[in-house]
Amino acid sequence: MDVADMGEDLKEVLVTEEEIGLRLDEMAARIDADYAGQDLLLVGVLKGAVYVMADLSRRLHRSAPMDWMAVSSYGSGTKSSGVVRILKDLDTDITDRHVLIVEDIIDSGLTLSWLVGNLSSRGAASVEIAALLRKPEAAKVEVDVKYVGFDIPTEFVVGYGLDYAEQYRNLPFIGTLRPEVYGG
Ligand SMILES: O=P(O)(O)OC[C@H]1O[C@H](OP(=O)(O)OP(=O)(O)O)[C@H](O)[C@@H]1O
Ligand code: HPA
Ligand SMILES: [Mg+2]
Repeated sequence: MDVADMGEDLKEVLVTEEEIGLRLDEMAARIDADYAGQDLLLVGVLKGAVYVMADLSRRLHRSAPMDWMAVSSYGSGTKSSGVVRILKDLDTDITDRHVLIVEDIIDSGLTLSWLVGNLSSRGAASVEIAALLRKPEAAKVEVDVKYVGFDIPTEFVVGYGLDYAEQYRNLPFIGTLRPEVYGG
């Protein structure tokens, strides 16, 4: 896809690159304070969380190992199937570890509610969530999120890791697509 096409497909920018950076500064400062003196393992959820993980983790004033899981509930569409599949599991044993799941978005909440249950059942000392975006009105299950970047409306968003059919992840901001793009 051409960069020009990417621009033409956009409806509006919801969160700018600068706003994301400032918010991540605040979230990182809180994480630093909350986990001071504790072991901390960051668990990123592929693929959407790669940008949040990279930009949040390098704002921490401590060393924090990271591991990754890949789960998929969306496939190539704009609706969660509700069925979460593990595509790649952790490399790390998380028994007695303080785990912070790093995510791009909580939409229906189905992915994270399943993931928190899955990781807790492995004997982690604690399991918390840091998510850049949350759609409060789209929640199908309540998820207890310790660190949230922005609450956004119930609209399909792309950019900063978020895709539509694998496109647009590399936009540096969060935007919405024109309905024609996904046949809406
Ligand atoms: O709250 P939910 O409704 O469950 O939606 C949130 C999840 O959906 C997206 O992942 P996706 O399955 O699209 O995989 P991806 O990160 O590889 O795009 C997103 O990255 C979250 O993991
Ligand atoms: O709004 C969204 N955009 C992209 N991927 C997603 N996965 C859940 N919600 C979204
Ligand atoms: Mg996706």
